[in-house]
Amino acid sequence: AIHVTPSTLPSLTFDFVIIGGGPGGSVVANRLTEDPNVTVLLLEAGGSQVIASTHLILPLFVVFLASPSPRDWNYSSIPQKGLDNQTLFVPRAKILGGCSSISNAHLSSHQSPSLRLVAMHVDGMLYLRGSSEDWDRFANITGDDGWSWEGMQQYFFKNEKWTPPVDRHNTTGQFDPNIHGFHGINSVSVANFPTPIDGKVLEAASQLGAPWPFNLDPNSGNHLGVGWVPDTIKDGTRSSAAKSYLAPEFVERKNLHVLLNAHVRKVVNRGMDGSKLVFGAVQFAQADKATKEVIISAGSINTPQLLLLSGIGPKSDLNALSLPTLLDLPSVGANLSVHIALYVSHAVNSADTFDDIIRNATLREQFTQEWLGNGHRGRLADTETSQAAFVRLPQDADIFKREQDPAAGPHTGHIQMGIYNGNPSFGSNSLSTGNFITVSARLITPTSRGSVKLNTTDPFNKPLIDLGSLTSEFDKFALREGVKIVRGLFTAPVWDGYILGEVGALANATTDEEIEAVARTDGAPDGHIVGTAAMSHRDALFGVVDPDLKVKGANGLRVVDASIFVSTGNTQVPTYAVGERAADLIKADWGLL
Ligand SMILES: Cc1cc2nc3c(=O)[nH]c(=O)nc-3n(C[C@H](O)[C@H](O)[C@H](O)COP(=O)(O)OP(=O)(O)OC[C@H]3O[C@@H](n4cnc5c(N)ncnc54)[C@H](O)[C@@H]3O)c2cc1C
Repeated sequence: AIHVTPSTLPSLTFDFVIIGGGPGGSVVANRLTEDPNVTVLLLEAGGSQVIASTHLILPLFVVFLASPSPRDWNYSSIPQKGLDNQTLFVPRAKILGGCSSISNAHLSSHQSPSLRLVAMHVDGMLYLRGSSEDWDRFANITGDDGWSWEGMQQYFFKNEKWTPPVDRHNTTGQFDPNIHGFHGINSVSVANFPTPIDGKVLEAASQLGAPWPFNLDPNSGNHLGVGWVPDTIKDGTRSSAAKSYLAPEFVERKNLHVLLNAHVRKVVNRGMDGSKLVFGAVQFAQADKATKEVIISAGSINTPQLLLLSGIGPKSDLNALSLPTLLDLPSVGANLSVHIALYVSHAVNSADTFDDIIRNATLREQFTQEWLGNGHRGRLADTETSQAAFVRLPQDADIFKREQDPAAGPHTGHIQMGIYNGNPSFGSNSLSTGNFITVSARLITPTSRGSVKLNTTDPFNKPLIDLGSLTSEFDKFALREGVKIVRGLFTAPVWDGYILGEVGALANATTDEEIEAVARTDGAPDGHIVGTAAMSHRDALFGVVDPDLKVKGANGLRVVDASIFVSTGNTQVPTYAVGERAADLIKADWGLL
């Protein structure tokens, strides 16, 4: 059941208490309660999207979501050294389903001189598992083969429910059915509505050859090349963790209780078991005891914040705030990694783009009515991008003479490109008239690192967030080369007569210095924040959780969310898959399998 006040809970004791209802926490809550004898309390600080706006379900309207609102934690970064000391808005959903309920947006209408609302256009709802080499490296680092590409296949399948696009077009050649799951929980489909650039992009790739081979399916483990990208969309609406893993058929289980508006302040231990500290309770409005385990799934910003508030983190930082150190784990809040993008936009000789829909409220309303009356079909049934490309920097790139390649292997891209039939209008690229095609150059192997630290000991105070973006030489080099690679796509003959010319802040940037200057002003870190409670080998001297996701030095406390990994790809699918494996690990530990 869903509760809005603790007074309706049947008990204050549950087998498992899960903190946070995003892709990590929702999966674990769902899977553990498959056994009717297991009781779970899921505590979510935000409300439920059922009462929220159509923006949360209409795929194209992702563009309006990542801005300050009551359904967001409304965080901002500290001044960013690599980005001309700008302070950036850092969207983090405070709503059931977590960031999968808002995932994605670009921002244009809320600019303020003191807080830059960056272009958070992160390919909303894109279903991407990452490269196989990424997962295999993860298995190597953690010493647990279960985290390898092969090991994780069963969990991708448990998560995914392949769904035909709402327009029921023939999808042959748009994905490889052999590698997708048809019986999972989260709905996934390819583009629901054709756009005039789909064919042109594929034609350009074929005219150019390398580095643009057609890739039938970027979810095969090898994501290099250009092709169709599926989205977590069901019948023309967003399929979030709230709408899938916490759908009515699951939350109505008698043993699953979801409490909304429950902001957890800290996790509480109940003594030692041998050399391990045993956790078994959380504090929010009142203390709820978990007899078996507490699972933190509060996301990459709030999970380290919660650990620190609970006395788990770098001793020196905790001492400085006069917090007692229960577990001295220097990696808590460190190692923050986030992708960063620049957007290359060209004016086009066509009126058939999404620009007018985004700019014109009357037109939006008209399309919304059509979408409502026409079985969720039409332009609003898709996000702004149906195709993408993954490309590597050239092997002989100058940077590799000085620095090691951060990609996990030769089949892992450095740059991800989202291809948009319009201009997502953000930053100084914001354009009020005209029609466009935009391609993002997103650096997905950044070596820059940031951090999350406590500002004060008050759990309701916002943490200090340093995204760290563009502070490494590699990142500056790779992002600027990414822009050049994107421009290369537009040298294909197919664009003749369609492309009118590059526009926006990058249009006049030709030298390396000029592109880097635009990167500093317009570079847009995205929502793929990871790594702040990193998983490491059991014997490692760094890291926050062991390969079974238990906090190092603790029993009864695990972290299951995007903070435990670093990935070269979109992060929602890896988080769902981590949640699926976590549920199996927990069940195995408690004899529930
Ligand atoms: C704007 C944006 C766009 C994105 N777009 C994409 C995309 O297109 N594709 C993709 O693959 N990934 C995308 N991502 C990333 C993806 O959504 C996240 O990686 C994923 O949601 C992470 O899931 P999570 O469970 O780790 O955390 P979250 O989704 O952040 O969920 C954490 C939940 O915990 C709750 N919580 C936090 N603290 C507390 C507390 N103290 N007490 C109780 N509850 C608490 C939060 O309210 C939230 O509901 C995007 C992220 C953002 C922010």
